[in-house]
Amino acid sequence: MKALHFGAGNIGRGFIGLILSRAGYNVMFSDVNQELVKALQQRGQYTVELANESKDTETVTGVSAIDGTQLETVAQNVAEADLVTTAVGVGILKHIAPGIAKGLEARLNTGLVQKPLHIIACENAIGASTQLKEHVYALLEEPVRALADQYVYFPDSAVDRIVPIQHHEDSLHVQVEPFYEWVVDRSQLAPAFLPIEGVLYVDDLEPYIERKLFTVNTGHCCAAYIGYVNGYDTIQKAIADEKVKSLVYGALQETGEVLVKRFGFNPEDHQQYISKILGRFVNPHLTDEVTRVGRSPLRKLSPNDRLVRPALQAYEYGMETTNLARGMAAACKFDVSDDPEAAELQDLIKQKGIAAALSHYTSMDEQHPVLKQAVEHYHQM
Ligand SMILES: NC(=O)c1ccc[n+]([C@@H]2O[C@H](COP(=O)([O-])OP(=O)(O)OC[C@H]3O[C@@H](n4cnc5c(N)ncnc54)[C@H](O)[C@@H]3O)[C@@H](O)[C@H]2O)c1
Ligand SMILES: O=P(O)(O)OC[C@@H](O)[C@@H](O)[C@H](O)[C@H](O)CO
Repeated sequence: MKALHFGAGNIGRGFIGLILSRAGYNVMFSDVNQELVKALQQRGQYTVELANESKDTETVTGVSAIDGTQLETVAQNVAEADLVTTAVGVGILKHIAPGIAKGLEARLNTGLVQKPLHIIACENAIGASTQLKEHVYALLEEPVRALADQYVYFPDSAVDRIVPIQHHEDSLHVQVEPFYEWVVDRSQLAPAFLPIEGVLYVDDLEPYIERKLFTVNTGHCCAAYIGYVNGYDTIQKAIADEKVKSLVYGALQETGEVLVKRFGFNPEDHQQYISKILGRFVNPHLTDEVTRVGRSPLRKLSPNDRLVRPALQAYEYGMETTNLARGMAAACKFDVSDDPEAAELQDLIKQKGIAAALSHYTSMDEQHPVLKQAVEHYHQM
């Protein structure tokens, strides 16, 4: 069985590639980073090390790579694949859509490969596979789209494993936290789908993706932004500061109340979930930079993402939002010049002021009480 995986980065190698390989797939990575592609082609394997006391290490074999800039090659690999997965960043999905669309055309028009194909986007976003489907479908002619409706499936998924930026002599080696969870929406699969070992299939993904995004990722970005404002360069150092930790904890109480109300989670179980997540953030064997965790602040401030969506839900329910608003304010202080989204945010704040900039990126009205709360925190920071 052959899996084509877009993105040979941290999650691609450290999580998805590893799980697929263990499940019996030969993994072909597609990436635009030529050094990574060359190294994978030459060596055909790489190592994954767990961030634990004993540094347990596993070698992932039977892998290779293609140059993701070569549309024809990408399309040919899509046409031949038994499974397609991605971990490129949700904003990159539109850039890989042309290769997937061309590959589907080849696959479906020839009539040779009319067996079902699953395309699973493993990105931190609600409905990422569905978003990818929209990008791909926009490029398909109607007859191919009709065939894709029959033979191609885009199940949404939630992926959880902390994989920091890697700094090793071996460019393919990747260190990951021991914990992982890959959840896929069963209701969006082909009837005869062969389950991938290591994946949890659920009938309703919404509680899983929202609990993950609005606990792990909300807590993480609050730690990154508030940590950055307080001069820390890693999540581990930021959370070691009790003041930062209690603000992160506060934000997770706010999202927690919303999640418990929306999905009927047991409140005590949810508190345990929060404690477990905070424990993962402080794993002493990991060094996770705040610039990675806070990366792309415009995405993180967007209406459906980890700060604004739970804050607006909390507001609608009449619940507390002050710590989430503080997270938004701290995101606006994230002045990291080599992050293009941070640079754009800083430019707009300079040009139009904090309230207009926040309103622009969050889609909240300047008079919205949550936005006003965030502006107040911003001025106090
Ligand atoms: N790192 C984590 O802890 C983690 C955990 C869960 C989910 N995620 C999600 O996984 C995704 C990837 O994150 P990451 O940390 O692995 O990032 P990363 O930057 O390490 O990896 C992304 C890879 O995609 C490649 N890429 C960019 N454009 C491409 C294209 N057009 N075609 C093919 N490859 C392309 C990049 O060269 C890079 O190797 C993101 O959506 C992220 O939110 C990350
Ligand atoms: O990948 P992002 O930019 O959406 O978020 C940064 C981190 O919070 C994220 O990568 C986590 O490490 C990961 O989601 C843990 O499962």
